[in-house]
Amino acid sequence: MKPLRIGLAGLGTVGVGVIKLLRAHAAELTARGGRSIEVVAVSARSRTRDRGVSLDGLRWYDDPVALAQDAEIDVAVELIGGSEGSARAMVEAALARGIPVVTANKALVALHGGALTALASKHNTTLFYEAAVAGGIPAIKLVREALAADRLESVGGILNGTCNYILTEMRATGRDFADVLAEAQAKGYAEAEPSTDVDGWDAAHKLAILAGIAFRPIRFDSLSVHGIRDVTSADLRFATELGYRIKLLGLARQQEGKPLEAWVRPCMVPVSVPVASVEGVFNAVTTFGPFSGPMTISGRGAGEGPTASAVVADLVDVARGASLPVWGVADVPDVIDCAPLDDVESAFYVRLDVADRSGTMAGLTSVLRDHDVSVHLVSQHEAAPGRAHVALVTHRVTERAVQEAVAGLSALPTVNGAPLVLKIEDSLQ
Ligand SMILES: NC(=O)C1=CN([C@@H]2O[C@H](COP(=O)(O)OP(=O)(O)OC[C@H]3O[C@@H](n4cnc5c(N)ncnc54)[C@H](OP(=O)(O)O)[C@@H]3O)[C@@H](O)[C@H]2O)C=CC1
Ligand SMILES: N[C@@H](CCO)C(=O)O
Repeated sequence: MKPLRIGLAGLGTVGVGVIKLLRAHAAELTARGGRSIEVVAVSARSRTRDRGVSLDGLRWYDDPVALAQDAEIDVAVELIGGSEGSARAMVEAALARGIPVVTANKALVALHGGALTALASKHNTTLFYEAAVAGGIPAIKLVREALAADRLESVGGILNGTCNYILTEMRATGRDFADVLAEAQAKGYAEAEPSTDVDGWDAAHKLAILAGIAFRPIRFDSLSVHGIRDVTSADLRFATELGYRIKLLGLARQQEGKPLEAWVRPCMVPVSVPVASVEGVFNAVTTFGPFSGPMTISGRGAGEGPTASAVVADLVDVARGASLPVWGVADVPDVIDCAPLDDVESAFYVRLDVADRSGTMAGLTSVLRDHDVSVHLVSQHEAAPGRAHVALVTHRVTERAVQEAVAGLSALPTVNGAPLVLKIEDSLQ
């Protein structure tokens, strides 16, 4: 068999990892793919940067679109990043000429996956993106192939390692968000501009991709997205006391006859469920289907090695000649909106900073009574002289009811600052 010739755009963390892995495991990959897999052409911004791997003998392109049009490549690998610009133009150029594309670009697939898949289908080729969700964890293969027989009711999990690391450190050390974020930035676990991670957008990209495979493509803007900036060390202490862990979860759920619900938000999860014990930079993907039951896989969601492993696994599929349509042989369904969450019922955790004097609790409970929000548990700790943190766990209520009650609580003169509301996600197994 002729070698599978790769045009590789992006020679950063993942791109260099792919070159190293292809060289380190060349013999096994040839055996598994049935042909050798060789990088023949590359593109990046700087031609002179030392990347720690030899680029001798590889054709160089300043323009990734020109790389995608190189007649001597069989597959284009896009490891540039970003939902627009060069990355998108390169992927479109490769698919339009009918060659497969492998990408790790979650922003691109989350925002344009439906259109790119349709383009691939039109030109009788395939877009592969295993590395775009949870790095080294085979999340896409799990949902698209291993669970292809089931009609999943939920899919999601811990989809951002930076947030999981920060929450894990906050719990272990009692330090606050800003302090742990600064340390994570110094260690290189968090970006200098952390918003994509800590405000939930990276997890939302991954969730949109998973939901698209498990259910059907969703309009990214219809996702409800909240990050972890408002979670304090006091919340992590309350969680431990009440038998929970706080995790940034991204979850999509569609039960029989109900609309698709999908969100990213910090949640309280019971300590007994598998995702509760996934700590540090690790990610976890959890599914539930009526036939397959509950399933959770965890591992490294980022980094040179794990992400390169997922990219190269896609290249082995290409070498084997796999085409892997997601929704059917040809037609890509239209994008749908996720349902509003107002009527979704759950138990909630509400944490307030209050004046620690008589009558405060009576004021809180009268507001909850007026909004028909029933309390399941209450806990209180001194926050500062004359001030207390109060944690309430509600019985199941709608999102609308709890948000309206919390607006009423915020207006009380005894309540300082904004209360924090966390969903108690007790449906995972
Ligand atoms: N890092 C990780 O752990 C993970 C990354 N991903 C995804 O993988 C992709 C790559 O990430 P990562 O390797 O970390 O990114 P890096 O920032 O490390 O590397 C990006 C590369 O793209 C090149 N590049 C940027 N703009 C252009 C352009 N216009 N034309 C040609 N090349 C360009 C850069 O060139 P130069 O080096 O010359 O500046 C660089 O080599 C992203 O989509 C990311 O979301 C997914 C999972 C995990
Ligand atoms: N920034 C991501 C890794 C890339 O997907 C994370 O923290 O998980």
